[in-house]
Amino acid sequence: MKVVTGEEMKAVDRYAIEKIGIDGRILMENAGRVAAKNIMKNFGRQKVCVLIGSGNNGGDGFVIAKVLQENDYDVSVCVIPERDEIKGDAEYHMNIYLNSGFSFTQYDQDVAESADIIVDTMLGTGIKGEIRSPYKEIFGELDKMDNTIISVDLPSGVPADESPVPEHALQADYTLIIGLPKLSYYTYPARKYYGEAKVIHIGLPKKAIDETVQSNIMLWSHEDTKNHWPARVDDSHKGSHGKVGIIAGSAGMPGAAVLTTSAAVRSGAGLTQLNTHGNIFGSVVNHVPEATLFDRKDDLESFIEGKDVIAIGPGLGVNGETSRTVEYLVNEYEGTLVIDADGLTRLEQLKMQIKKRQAPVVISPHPGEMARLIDSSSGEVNKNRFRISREIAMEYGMHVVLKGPNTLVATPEGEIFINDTGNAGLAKGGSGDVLTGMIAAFLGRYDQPQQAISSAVYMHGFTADYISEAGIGVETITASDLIDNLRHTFHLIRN
Ligand SMILES: NC(=O)C1=CN([C@@H]2O[C@H](COP(=O)(O)OP(=O)(O)OC[C@H]3O[C@@H](n4cnc5c(N)ncnc54)[C@H](O)[C@@H]3O)[C@@H](O)[C@H]2O)[C@@H](O)CC1
Ligand SMILES: [K+]
Repeated sequence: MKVVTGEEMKAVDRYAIEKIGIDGRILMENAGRVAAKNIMKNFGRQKVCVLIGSGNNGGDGFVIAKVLQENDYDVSVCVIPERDEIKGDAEYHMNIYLNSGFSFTQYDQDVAESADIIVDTMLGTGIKGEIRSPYKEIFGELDKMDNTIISVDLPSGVPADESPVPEHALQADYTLIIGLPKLSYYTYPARKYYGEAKVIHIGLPKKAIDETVQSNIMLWSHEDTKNHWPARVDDSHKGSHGKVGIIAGSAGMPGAAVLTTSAAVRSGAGLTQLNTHGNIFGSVVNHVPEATLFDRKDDLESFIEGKDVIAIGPGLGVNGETSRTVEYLVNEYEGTLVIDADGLTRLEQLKMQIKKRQAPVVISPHPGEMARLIDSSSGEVNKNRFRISREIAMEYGMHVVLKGPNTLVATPEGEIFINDTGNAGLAKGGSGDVLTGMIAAFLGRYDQPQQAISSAVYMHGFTADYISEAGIGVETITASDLIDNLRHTFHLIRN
């Protein structure tokens, strides 16, 4: 599913109206009707107050209020602007609302406060700049009330794109996003304003979306993961599922090697070989007897031979040897290369060589590692995640997995696939190592790198969600729990 900015959403609407010939007023009727149905279905018969702004978001509000009242709901409608400021499609639906025998008043704090549910149709994708009066004061009043706030399309004041949230924005409990998910839903802190969110479909023609949305930002969904899941045929042998090499761990950091390797083994890699410090062979064998071992001091040339995928980085330490090994792999190894953690330092000097490589390169930085790569701060990276991950992916000609809530997978062609699984249980040491092992194994099993990477990222988060839904607190989820539960989540996806 494509993810859009406000401008892109407007272009879709315009195409649907001008080129396909669907009247905008019908789209608004659909939006309001579907939103009202959702409210009736999920919130039961409670007292509702619909707050209406001057734009088309407010137009949706008139339709919602009409449908709820036709279904005998107790509804009050408060309009924020003067009546003659309501124009176009919104005015059309205001007139239908009035002609149907329903009424509204100007905004009144007491009326809003007396409702169980506030339906927020004040501001949508059309906002510009800081929020002006009287909206900002109204948001302040609503914030102090304890009724449930359901925003339509966007929590009022929150932009649809990646730009910063204005000082005043409404904190919603639920948001019914119209048509297509908006970029800000996958951007922090904007995401927090949405509360629980859901996309509602209003009959936008697929053609209008395909013809207008050029940015290629998409959500990688459960269905995408399921539909691209590779079959494991009965007559396959261990070589059919990818020969994976992992270069990880050091005398002081054996855990990283164990986690990355076990994750690869559990993710279905045909053969997994770990290249690590000889001193930690014992602990690796105890935890992952399935992997074969390669002593770091031996010749790297024999390690790379025959491998479909090599992942390097977790627990190596930032040192000359790590950098030299990464450089060697970029230049000499002809298979798919995954670079994570300590392997990511000084990557900039290898830009031209990475660009020249035939086989894919994947990097999986967290915001701090990305900041180091582009000489910036994690704060800046977080504010511009979409732009930065795309730029780096295209500049180096590689796949970038920018980790964090809603991990992004950017491709060398400039597409971005957003992940929407996972929880705070993943914000812990070790979970990145597990992801690296999973990505490496998935790359060995899929033909198409983006599908492999996005599916690995999806399953990593989905497994954390699965554990937490089983009643285990996110604080206690460990990286090893993720690996142990892959057997269950793989089973769920496959069936
Ligand atoms: N045909 C369409 O275009 C459809 C539009 N829909 C709805 O229309 C919305 C977009 O409509 P609009 O483009 O009219 O935008 P809005 O409904 O967001 O309203 C924009 C208006 O808000 C005011 N405003 C803007 N910035 C402000 C600020 N910083 N402080 C205070 N007031 C400000 C201005 O008066 C501006 O005219 C969508 O979010 C969606 O809810 C849906 O009904 C589907 C169909
Ligand atoms: K809104």
